[in-house]
Order: sequence, then structure tokens, then C-alpha cells
Amino acid sequence: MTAPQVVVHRDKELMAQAAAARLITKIVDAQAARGSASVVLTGGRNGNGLLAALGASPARDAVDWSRLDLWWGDERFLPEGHADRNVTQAREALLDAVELDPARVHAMPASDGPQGGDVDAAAEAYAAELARAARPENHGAVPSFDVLLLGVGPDTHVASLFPELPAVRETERMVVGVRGAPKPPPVRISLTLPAIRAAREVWLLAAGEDKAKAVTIALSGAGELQAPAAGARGRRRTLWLLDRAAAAGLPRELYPPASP
Ligand SMILES: O=C(O)[C@H](O)[C@@H](O)[C@H](O)[C@H](O)COP(=O)(O)O
Repeated sequence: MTAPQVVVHRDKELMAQAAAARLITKIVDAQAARGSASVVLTGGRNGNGLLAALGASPARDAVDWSRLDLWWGDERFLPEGHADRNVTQAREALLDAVELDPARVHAMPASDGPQGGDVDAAAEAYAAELARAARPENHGAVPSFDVLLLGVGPDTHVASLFPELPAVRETERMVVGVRGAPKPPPVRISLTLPAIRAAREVWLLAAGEDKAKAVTIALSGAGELQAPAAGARGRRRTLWLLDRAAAAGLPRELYPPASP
């Protein structure tokens, strides 16, 4: 697994804008090289902030939105259209403003979807959808995501993998149902660490002083059961995109601010 690379930006707005520019370039390069691109979105303020910055970017339409596969790293298990669902917030932040191919937008099931309120069946259905999209050259039962985005919780959770809970211990399945999540709502669907680690690149987003402790713990050698963010590594690249407040606990000589 790749050692984490850290880029520190002056503030969370600049972090979101720079991450959006970085993501546009990554998608454009993937589409030029392979004809399409595959990105896993994350929920939360930083994930949605990146999407909003991408939508406002002058380079936005360098992306061929019709050849982009979108997946989610996790989802709140709520009814279709609920304001708290990550896909609802992603649509508001960006997706409704660009010409995506609906068949390539892979939202996680809602609690009033075909599996009804059975979150484990919903997780299995999403795992099956991922497996159908995987190709022989991919690593495991998921497509080779070009970029997998993750917000980082103040407790070091990523996706809906919370410290010490069963989901972070999963080593076989790619997608699991989560109950009793400390961050509401309690019932969620999440990719597991093996699925996250199948991505070519994993980008972790953290801004604000409330994340400084989690960032320091995750980058200081903590185990993935106690600090799930520490286990979120890409096959080719692991990139932490921070603002100065979230990087405050890191040794400055190792992670000098990228922006003045
Ligand atoms: O469904 C969710 O809540 C997210 O996927 C979650 O993993 C989020 O990314 C982190 O909690 C960070 O959220 P903030 O960026 O809002 O701090």
C-alpha cells in the first residue's frame, strides 16, 4: 500500500477549489487514456464542498460527464430523496447541473427501495452492482476506481467505517450494512476497507480544527481498527488534502503548507 502524501492548503475554501481542480484533471486524463473515468463520492461537508467547487470551476466542462461512472463510499439508509442522503446532497451540489449518463450514476439503495428496510440486503445488492461493473483486470469484485474520495470524521471514521465497530473489521465483503453508527443516522451502507483499497487513488479530505486530532492520529501510525482513516490507502496513491487548521497537529517540517 502507498504511503500517504499530504497537501496543506491555507483554508477549507482553497482546499475545496484545489481538490476540484485536481479531480477535473484526473478525470480528463482517465477519459483520454481509457475512454471513461470512475469516481467514488463521499458525503459530508468537505465532500459536498468539493462538488460545489467543481461545479463552479471554469474547467468543469473539460470533463465528458456522459463518460463518468459515479459510485458512493457510503450512504445514509433513508428513503429515496431524503435531504440527508449523500446522493441527494451530491445532486444539489453538482450532479443535477451536469449531463451525466443516468445509467452510470450508481446510488446506493434507499430504505424504501427494492430491498425494503433490509440494510444487509441493500448492501448485498450494491456489492452485486459493483461486481457486475468489475472487469477481469480489476483488483477484486469492484471496478478499478480512478479516485475514491473520503471525508474524515473527528473520530477518524471514513465512509461509514467507525472505530472498533464491526464494519471496519470486514475483510471479505466489499459492502456492508452498518447499524448503531455514532454519526446519525444510525443505519448506513458502506464500502469496506478492502473495497476502498482497490481504488487506484484514495483522497482524504479534512478541514477545520475539529479534525486536527483525527488527522494527527491517522497519520501517526495508528491501527485501522482504532483509526479507520489510517487504513484508507490507494493502490497507487494515498493523498490527504487538508487545510492548515486540520494539519495543525502534524510536524510542520514533514508537511509544509502548499499555499502561502
Ligand atoms: O455519510 C457521511 O456522513 C460521510 O460519508 C462521512 O464519512 C463524512 O465524510 C465524514 O463524517 C466527514 O464529514 P464532514 O466533511 O462533514 O466533516
